[in-house]
Amino acid sequence: MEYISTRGSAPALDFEGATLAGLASDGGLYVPREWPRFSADEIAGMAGLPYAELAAKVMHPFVGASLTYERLLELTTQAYGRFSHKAVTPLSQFDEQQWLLELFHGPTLAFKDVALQLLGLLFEEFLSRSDRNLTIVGATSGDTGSAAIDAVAGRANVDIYMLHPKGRVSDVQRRQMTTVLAPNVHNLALENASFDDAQAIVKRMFNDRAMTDRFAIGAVNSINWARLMAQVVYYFAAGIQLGAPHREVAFSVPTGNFGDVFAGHVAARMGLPVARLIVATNVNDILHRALSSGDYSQGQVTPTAAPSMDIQVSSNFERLLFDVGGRDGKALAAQMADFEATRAMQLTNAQREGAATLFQSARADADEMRQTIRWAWENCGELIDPHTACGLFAARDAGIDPAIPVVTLATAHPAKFPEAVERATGQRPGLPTRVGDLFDREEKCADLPGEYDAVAAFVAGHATPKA
Ligand SMILES: Cc1ncc(COP(=O)(O)O)c(C=O)c1O
Ligand SMILES: N[C@@H](CCOP(=O)(O)O)C(=O)O
Repeated sequence: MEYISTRGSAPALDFEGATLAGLASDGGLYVPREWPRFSADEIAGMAGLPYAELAAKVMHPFVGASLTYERLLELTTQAYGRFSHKAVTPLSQFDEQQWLLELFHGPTLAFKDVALQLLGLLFEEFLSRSDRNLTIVGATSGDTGSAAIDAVAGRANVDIYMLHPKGRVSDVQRRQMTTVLAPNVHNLALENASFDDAQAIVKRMFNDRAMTDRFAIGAVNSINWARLMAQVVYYFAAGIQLGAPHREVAFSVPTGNFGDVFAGHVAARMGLPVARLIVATNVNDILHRALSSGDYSQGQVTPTAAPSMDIQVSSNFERLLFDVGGRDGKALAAQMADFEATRAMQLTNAQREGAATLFQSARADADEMRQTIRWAWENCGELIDPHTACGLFAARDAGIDPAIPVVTLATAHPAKFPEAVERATGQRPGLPTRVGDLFDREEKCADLPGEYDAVAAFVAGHATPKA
């Protein structure tokens, strides 16, 4: 399988190359040159497989010659062996139509573990082939950071520099990052910055020759194709359990950087019968505005009870615009350059119409999130986190044919956001016992101004030059 850039001028790479590169050298994102497709019989044949085996089957067409099927299966078995639920991503039922896909049974209690546990192993595998090293630079609004750190802490040949907006992640999220004291882990808290600022710094570093000539910069954010590839699997897992390929299924996805819901789009491209993908945002609603009116313009970030989705520049939306807008890299490069200059963009008719065939969107404000958390507790006895609440709010209001099951992706464990959950329900969710001592652990983190030069100087002063 070959990977091409959404901006049309970076060299095409194989899976190993795209995984290690992260962002394409023209500033675009790697996507497969074409979508592999499973027949209905092949999808039916996946029913009942253990998660690790399903994962290897769904992902192997993307991996191609970079790993044999047998080796990929060894890696998925190792990655998903660390999850606390046998099903890895179990489904639970709210009512006749509404389902919850629990994606928080990994080591750091959010959906990010599903991809990052595997990505850590892929890095190790590929780097060991030629004794190279990798300097990972990532941005987090709270969950990617801890999942990536857990996946690479203590591993040979990898250093990680994780940027988060100071004071804008929950205490649990911060401590899950800063209490990992392995020498290859560096947490950087950016002062007066949003996640968008942190993400912009990361992307700039990939295009800074002074840095890329000295260091092999790698990505753990969902700009890295391998992240999304691993997230495609749970759409198949849920869809098949609910009757695919013989029955359509809709998904409601709490959305920020558009990675998770783009993985649903990929599942549909691969043949899973996806009726609708519901993009659920909080009041940081650039994606809701883009999908409902074509207006993709960056607003101010408003801090919310769902901080991981406090995002106003949504990296993976570029992948959708590329895929539904005619796959014209040169035209998209010009459109993105214009957005980067003006912070505003109008979707073309082709992009709007292409997206509308599968996507719809909704936004939840603070009251709607709170009421949905309360509804889930009072009616179903489930404590859900504020991100999941955005998804469930949108799912219940989506107007999907009652014969079609609607699956809300539960993206984080409620104990990551105990105050918000307690305010809504009176119940304070406790941390699972394996992370129960989080508040007794020592923290290590450097505070930096939220500026590119300060971050680049820190990385340059600590990272190992390319081998
Ligand atoms: C808990 C949680 N839910 C939802 C999201 C949104 O996912 P995505 O950025 O893939 O749209 C994130 C992070 O972005 C998250 O951490
Ligand atoms: N919500 C994310 C933001 C980064 O998104 P990513 O999926 O691109 O890594 C986080 O928790 O950090």
